[in-house]
Amino acid sequence: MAPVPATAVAVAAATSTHEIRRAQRADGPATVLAIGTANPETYVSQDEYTDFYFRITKSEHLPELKDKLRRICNKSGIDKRFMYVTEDVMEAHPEFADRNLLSLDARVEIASKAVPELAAAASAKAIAEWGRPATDITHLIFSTYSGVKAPSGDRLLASLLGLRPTVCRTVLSLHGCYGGGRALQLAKELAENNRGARVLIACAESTLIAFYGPEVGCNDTIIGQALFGDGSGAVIVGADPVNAVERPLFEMAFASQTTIPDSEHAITMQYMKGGMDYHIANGVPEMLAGNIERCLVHAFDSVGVNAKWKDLFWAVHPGGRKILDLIEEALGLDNGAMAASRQVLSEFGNMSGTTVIFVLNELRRRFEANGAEGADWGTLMAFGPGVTVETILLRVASGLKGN
Ligand SMILES: CC(C)(COP(=O)(O)OP(=O)(O)OC[C@H]1O[C@@H](n2cnc3c(N)ncnc32)[C@H](O)[C@@H]1OP(=O)(O)O)[C@@H](O)C(=O)NCCC(=O)NCCSC(=O)CC(=O)O
Repeated sequence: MAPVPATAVAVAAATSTHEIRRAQRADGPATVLAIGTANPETYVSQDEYTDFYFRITKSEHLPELKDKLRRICNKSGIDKRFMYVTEDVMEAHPEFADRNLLSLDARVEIASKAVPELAAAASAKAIAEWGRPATDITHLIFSTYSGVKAPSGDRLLASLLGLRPTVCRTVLSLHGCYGGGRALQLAKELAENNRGARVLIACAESTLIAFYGPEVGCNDTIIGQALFGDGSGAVIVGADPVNAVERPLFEMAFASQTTIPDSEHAITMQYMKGGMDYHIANGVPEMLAGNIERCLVHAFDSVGVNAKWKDLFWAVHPGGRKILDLIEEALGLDNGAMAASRQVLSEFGNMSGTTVIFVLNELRRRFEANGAEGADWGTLMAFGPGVTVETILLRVASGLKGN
């Protein structure tokens, strides 16, 4: 080991740990500096999905379930969904149609490559927009429930992107639809506590891991088949943006997580021999609508801001059309308040934790197209198993105001 220079010893002795810590922290708030999204090449229109699904799972002998899926698809507010699962995939893996057959190994084998590759496509777009080299990324947070394996997909993702070997990697798993919110909150902590840190978060999910045929008595399969799609969203977060190089989009002023009491059975996910099993209880939209306001009050009280809900911009996870309807109603919002969430739901479906990043990107696109001069505070909210609510207070930053 190289000897420590005498001057370094002297400086260390004269500086308190508190001073060292203060110098390590960023000055400003964590800020969204770039966003990228990606989807698989193939998509199915929602109008055609019911026929497609019953054909490729060879389930035409279950006409009542087929009618039910069609009814839900018609009310879903979804136009199309991108999916890795195609007729070819099902021909190669007919066992995926029956969740009572062993198929987890094959699913994990496919997902552990396909999902990081999708994440790499979204991340590459975020890095290109950011304008700095990939090797300037200091931290990577990868959120997925689509590949239970070690080394995890973050390892492959880091090498696909050419990140530096000292990049600090963290994997979030099985957070379901709140993975994007959790990753953003963690990125905020990292960026604000490590001066100069640049955190890449990548969320990616594929329905491949939980795709199986309909089964009498299992309504969860039908509801899931009506809602979920594949996608990846990536965000670069850092504090104290470098002038003329980095473009601040949204400042993150506060972040919190709330667990709704007595709700642990409402949304569940579990790996089984035949893929990932999930359950979505009937009352989830009502449960969220009944709890959302206290999460918002707590967040805005924490920063001392007296917000009026109708003045905010909204990036809410579109878990289903009814969730958006009931939240709008509970908060007394106009029908257009969740337009970005509805647009993403329509174009991509529910892509689990990834979806909220698409919504943030859609909001950014709307501010760029229509101007953001009047906009100030907004809220990002994501929900998932727990039932967990992630709340992040956002402010439109100078990069969207043309400064
Ligand atoms: C599915 C819907 C679009 C249907 O629209 P409407 O409710 O207006 O229509 P509707 O009342 O006529 O219901 C149509 C059919 O859907 C069925 N249905 C509704 N919710 C269901 C559920 N959770 N499980 C099983 N079936 C369900 C009804 O019983 C009905 O069946 P029938 O026609 O036979 O009477 C909506 O209910 C919705 O958006 N629900 C929210 C879905 C949700 O909870 N998403 C969160 C996913 S989890 C998530 O995002 C987080 C995570 O995964 O981590």
